[in-house]
Amino acid sequence: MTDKTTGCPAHDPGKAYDPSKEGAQMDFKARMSYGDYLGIDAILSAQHPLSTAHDEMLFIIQHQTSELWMKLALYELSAARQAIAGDHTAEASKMLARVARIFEQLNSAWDVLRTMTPSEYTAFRDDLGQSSGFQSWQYRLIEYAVGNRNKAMLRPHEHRPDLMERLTAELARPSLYDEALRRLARLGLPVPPEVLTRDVSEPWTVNEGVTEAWAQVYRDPSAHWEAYELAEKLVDFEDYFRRWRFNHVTTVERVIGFKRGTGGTAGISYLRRMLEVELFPELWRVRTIL
Ligand code: HEM
Ligand SMILES: N[C@@H](CC(=O)c1ccccc1NC=O)C(=O)O
Repeated sequence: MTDKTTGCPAHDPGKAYDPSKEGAQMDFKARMSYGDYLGIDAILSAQHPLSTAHDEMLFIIQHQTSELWMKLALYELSAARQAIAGDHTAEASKMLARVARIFEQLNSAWDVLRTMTPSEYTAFRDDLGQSSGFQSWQYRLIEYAVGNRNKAMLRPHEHRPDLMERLTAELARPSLYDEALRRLARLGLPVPPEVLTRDVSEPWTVNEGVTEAWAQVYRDPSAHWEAYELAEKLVDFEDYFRRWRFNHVTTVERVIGFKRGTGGTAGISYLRRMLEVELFPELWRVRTIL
C-alpha cells in the first residue's frame, strides 16, 4: 500500500523498507564497520572550539579538511617525485594531475569559508592566540617538496623535534623540480651541469640554460613528448597552487582587512609577497621566448 496523500511507498508505516531483507549487513559486533575502517571516531572527536561563537566550528573544520587534503597531496607528490627519479614519468604525470585536482578542491573550499563575515570572525579571533596557518607544517612540507625552499620557515617548528626532523629531511632530498630537471638531462636535453650538482637544500635560482632546455621541448613536442607532458603537469600544478594563494589573500583581506596576522606577520603585505613566489620559473619564462 502507498501513502494516500503523497502516493509514496516510503511513507506507508507498514511497508517501511528494510535493506537487511535484501542482504544488507546489520551486525558489526564481530566485524569491521565503516567507522572502524576509516577512524571516524578519531576524526569527529577532534573539533574543540574555544569560544561560543557559532562560526568557530566552520573555521576548525575548514582547516582540518584542508590538512587532510594536504596529507594526500604530499603523499602523491612524494610518489610522483620517486616515479620521475625511477624514469616512470607517465605514472608521475598521473599523480601530478591528481595533485592539481586536490588543489582545485582546496580552492573550491574557500567558497564555504567566505560565508564568514568580519563580524563573525571577530567573535572568536582573539581565542586563536598566536596560532596561524603560517605554522602548518604540511603546507611547508609541500612547498619544500616541490622546490620552494626557505630555511627561515623552519623556525616556528623548533618546539617540535619530530617535525624539524621531517622538514630538514625534506630539504636534504632533491625537490620535485630537481628530479624533473635530472630526468630532462637523462632524456638528452641540455640541462646545465651546475643544476644537476647543486646543493638541493638551497632555494632554486632562475637558470637561463634550463629555460633553453625547456624551450627545446616546447619547440618540438612530438620529439620530446615525455618531457613535454611532464612540463605541462608541473605548470598545471603551479597554476592551481597560485590560485590557492590568491584565494587565501583575497579571503584574508575580506575578513580581517589589513590587520597584522595572529602569526605575527604584517598580514596582507606578507601574503601578497608570497604571491610572487615562482615554483618552476623557467617553465613560465619559456612561454615568452617561444
Ligand atoms: C578567515 C580565514 C583566514 C585568515 C584571516 C587567515 C589569515 C592569515 C594570515 C594573516 C597569514 C599570515 C601569517 C600570520 O601572520 O598569521 C596566514 C598564513 C597562512 N594561512 Fe591563513 N588565514 C585564513 C584561513 C586559512 C585557511 C583556511 C588555511 C588552510 C589551511 C590557511 C592557511 C595558511 C597558511 C598555510 C599560511 C602560511 C602562508 C605562507 O607562509 O605562505 N589560512 N593566514
Ligand atoms: N592568521 C589568522 C588566523 C588564522 O587564520 C588561523 C589561526 C589558527 C589556525 C589557522 C589559521 N588559519 C590561517 O592562517 C589571523 O590573523 O586572523
